[in-house]
Amino acid sequence: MLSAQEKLSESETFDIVLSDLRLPDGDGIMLLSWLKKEKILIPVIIMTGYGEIQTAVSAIKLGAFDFLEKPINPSLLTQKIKSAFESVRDSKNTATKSTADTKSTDTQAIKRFSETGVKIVVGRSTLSKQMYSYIDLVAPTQMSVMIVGESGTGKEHVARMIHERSTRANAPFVAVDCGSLSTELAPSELFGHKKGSFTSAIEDKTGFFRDANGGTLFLDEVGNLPYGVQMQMLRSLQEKRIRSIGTSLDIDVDVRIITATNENLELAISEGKFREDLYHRLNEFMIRVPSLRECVEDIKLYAEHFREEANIELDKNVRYISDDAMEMLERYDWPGNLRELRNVIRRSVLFSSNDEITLENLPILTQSVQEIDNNIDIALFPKPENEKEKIITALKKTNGNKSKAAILLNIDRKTLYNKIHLYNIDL
Ligand SMILES: Nc1ncnc2c1ncn2[C@@H]1O[C@H](COP(=O)(O)OP(=O)(O)OP(=O)(O)O)[C@@H](O)[C@H]1O
Repeated sequence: MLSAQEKLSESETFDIVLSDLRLPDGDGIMLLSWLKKEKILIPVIIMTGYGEIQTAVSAIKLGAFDFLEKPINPSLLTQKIKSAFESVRDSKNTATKSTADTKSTDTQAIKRFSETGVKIVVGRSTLSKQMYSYIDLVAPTQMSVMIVGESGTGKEHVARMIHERSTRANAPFVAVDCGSLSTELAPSELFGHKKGSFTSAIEDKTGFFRDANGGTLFLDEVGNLPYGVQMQMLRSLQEKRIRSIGTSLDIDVDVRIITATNENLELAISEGKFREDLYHRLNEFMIRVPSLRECVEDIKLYAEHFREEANIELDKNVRYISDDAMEMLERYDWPGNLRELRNVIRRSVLFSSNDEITLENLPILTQSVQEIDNNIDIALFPKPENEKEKIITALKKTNGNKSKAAILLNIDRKTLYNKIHLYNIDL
């Protein structure tokens, strides 16, 4: 029997290579290197066994189109072959478009700038490293990724990272909070509308799908996607076409979908709130973002990063976190994960009177809520009571400085803006 290399060297042409990772006379990685050396441009799908994730990462870096875990699911295989052919066709059509190189894996680097200019921390704990290896593995593919994890773990960051390390990095990343889509307006927000197609359609709207064309559409809190729009979403993803409201023409769109959720979508499916077919379409690859309490080794890294960030934002110069304060940070449970850690550090930077964060600056972690000095007990988290009054008090205490007021309230500045708007608070 001829080896794969021998077959591929013959004059016969092939449209696709499906290769096992382990071959009788070598492995899929050797085959990929050989194809690259010989400049044979055929899409390759590598089939891997359970737990061969690192090798699959190498395969993707060497230019494999995709990988598939064994046992092989025939419908998934058909779908991947179809995508491979479509991608060959697209690259022929846009021969001038650069096929961006996959960026190098560097899970050792402590910080790097994302393309949005925001500094991010790359955790070093075992679970974090595993998550980054999955990100590197899936980013260069066209797979739909579902990011799951508790609230505040950094799911949106992960979504941006996937986009930035994909071949779509130079195209738009459009983030949509599905919780803010109303049943009535969701179709128009997502797929656009033509001026005059309904009363409030005062001008043409492109919609998020077209805004993200060529790039990534990130659907945050996807469990909140109104049921009425789920079928339309599934059809658009399958057919790669959308139809704006008030038009009769389908438009081709090329978007990669990344979703995030902190709820159990299987439960939502069993309760009839989420379509199972859409769930499978969105969940071609799942990434779980670990909670902070599972990554205690990373807490120091994040705490120091948030301290530096707060110094810049609040014009302070807090240079250290004392050993006992750090110990307390590492012992705490962090139900609100990174978002809560960030808020706690920003508060302690604000309240610190010298250049060090000490245990006394961490009242929220060291005392019961009742014991906390009344002056600063206006945090909305974890007790979201009397919100409006607390917001007004915080704004008065900080002379209207919203950054500082948000810290007193223990919420994000964006959340504060939303609440000021919600309660119609005059500034
Ligand atoms: N790797 C990181 N480096 C630095 N800051 C981070 C990182 N990941 C997340 N953060 C910060 O933690 C906070 C929470 O992150 P993010 O909003 O991405 O979480 P989330 O899981 O999407 O939250 P939710 O479930 O509420 O939507 C944000 O302030 C973000 O800036």
